[in-house]
Amino acid sequence: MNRIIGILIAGTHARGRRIGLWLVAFVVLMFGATWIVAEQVSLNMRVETQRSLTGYERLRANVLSTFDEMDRRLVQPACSPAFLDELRRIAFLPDGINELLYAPDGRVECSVNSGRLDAPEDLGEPDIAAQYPFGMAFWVDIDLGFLGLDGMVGILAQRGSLAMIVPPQPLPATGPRWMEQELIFRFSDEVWLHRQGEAGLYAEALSATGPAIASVFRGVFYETACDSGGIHCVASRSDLTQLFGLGWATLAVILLVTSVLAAWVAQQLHRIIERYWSFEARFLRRLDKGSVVCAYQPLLNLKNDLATGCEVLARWRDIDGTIVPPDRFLPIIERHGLTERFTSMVVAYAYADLTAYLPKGLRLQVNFNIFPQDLDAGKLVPIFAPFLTKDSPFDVVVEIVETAEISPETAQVEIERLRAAGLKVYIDDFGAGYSSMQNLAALSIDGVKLDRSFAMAPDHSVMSTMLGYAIDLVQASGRSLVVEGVETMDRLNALKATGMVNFAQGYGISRPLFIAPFVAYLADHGPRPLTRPRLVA
Ligand SMILES: Nc1nc2c(ncn2[C@@H]2O[C@@H]3COP(=O)(O)O[C@H]4[C@@H](O)[C@H](n5cnc6c(=O)[nH]c(N)nc65)O[C@@H]4COP(=O)(O)O[C@H]3[C@H]2O)c(=O)[nH]1
Repeated sequence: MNRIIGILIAGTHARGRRIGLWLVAFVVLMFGATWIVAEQVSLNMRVETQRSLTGYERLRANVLSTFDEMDRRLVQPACSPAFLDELRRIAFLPDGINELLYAPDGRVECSVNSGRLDAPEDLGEPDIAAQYPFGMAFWVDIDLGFLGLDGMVGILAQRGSLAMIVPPQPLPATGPRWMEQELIFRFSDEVWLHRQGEAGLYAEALSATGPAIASVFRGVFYETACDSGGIHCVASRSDLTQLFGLGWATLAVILLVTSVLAAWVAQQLHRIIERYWSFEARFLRRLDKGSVVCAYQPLLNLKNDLATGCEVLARWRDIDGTIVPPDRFLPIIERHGLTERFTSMVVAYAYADLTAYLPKGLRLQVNFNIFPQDLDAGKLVPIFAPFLTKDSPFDVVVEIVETAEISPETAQVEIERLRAAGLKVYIDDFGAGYSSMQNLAALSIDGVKLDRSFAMAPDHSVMSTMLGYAIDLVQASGRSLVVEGVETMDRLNALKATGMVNFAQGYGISRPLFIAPFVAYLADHGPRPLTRPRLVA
């Protein structure tokens, strides 16, 4: 899952993502187009198959109307000359049926063309017994020799005592060339007789069930239909090669249109994904869901060489578990006016961490960064309240950065109110940005943190030379001094040698650590926790 999310959010995978989306869109659209085409082919086949049956519907109607006519007109005694005369008149009707018989209980006694038979012809059991809705029984392919039609076979239909020879009805010769067909004469669901066309196709079609789209994967389309009597049925088959051969130009157009459409859909999807999975969207979506975590960078007290404090540095855990540094998300927080809420989260997280992990009896200075726009004791004091209780083992320092938007007068008022509430205030990144010597003197701050560019500067560079002057300057102001960005032991020793720096912070001492390694660090480099309660005077 993380892998998939990683692909979705990584900027480096944009090209692969586009291709993947195009493929998905292409397959889905192709599937949709195939589905529509398959339904269309099926529909056409259904229509054509039904069309093939129209002759049989007509035939059935003729047979039934002839039976009705016989029932109505035959009044003379059976097989009498007058009866045969009546029969002949009916045979002359223009319905194509002209061999009419009298055949009670399947025994033919007379017919239009043969007159009264010398002896009744017993036809035996019918192939299809008389059934609803037409009440007709059928003898299929019986030898018509007894009617003087030697060597001929035919279908005999019987209703009541009357019967007729059903004229053969071939499949239309002009069926579509992309379809093969079989005509069957159906006795029951399981038994039928091949009459014409591709033998075995009807059975094949019955076994091929499923939706039209399944036919595409099978490569063959089938369709069956029966006349309304369920006696004549036609099965049709068409395979993909036949269809493609017929419509290759259409296929090419479908492929082209689908490719272009897929590119457009992929583009839209990509936009949506980019919007939804953009860093900013992910960050805002997950901000409240425990995704903000804290790292603690030890502050080394140069007076006793012990780590007696830390700076709390916010981190954000991305959806794939990646830990993101603050320079990526702080601008988002500021842009969306979430500064106060974010500081609250960081403070609450750090308080829970530190109280849960720190050994009892250990006193710790905890430095927090605040946003300059939140420099308002009315907002900040409630946020830091958990750290400010009477028996709290923490000394909280808020580090503020000077900005053009805050006047020294406003800053001074707020700093005093923060200090009155028990917070210490340091100016952060002194020597960079808007910090000024005037403010150093005017503001009633507790300390100053030198911008890390001083300590990180290479030996003998202008900045490293200025480090000494900056230390002198802060020393002269009487403020506590923190030098951050200390990356080497030489620099650390040099700072110690000045005797003017209170705290040092930097990768040379320790990188920012999560709580468990931080507590382990303190166990090695921090003060011993007090084991006995302090006596209070
Ligand atoms: N190259 C180098 N870097 C060192 C060294 N020692 C410390 N650093 C880095 O310098 C930054 C020190 O914090 P900062 O100046 O307050 O600068 C912080 C601070 O201004 C801001 N920030 C971090 N957490 C918070 C927060 O919870 N609230 C607010 N408002 N700002 C925060 O983000 C800035 C960057 O924080 P990080 O990326 O954690 O970067 C940290 C730390 O990892 C070193 O020896 N070499």
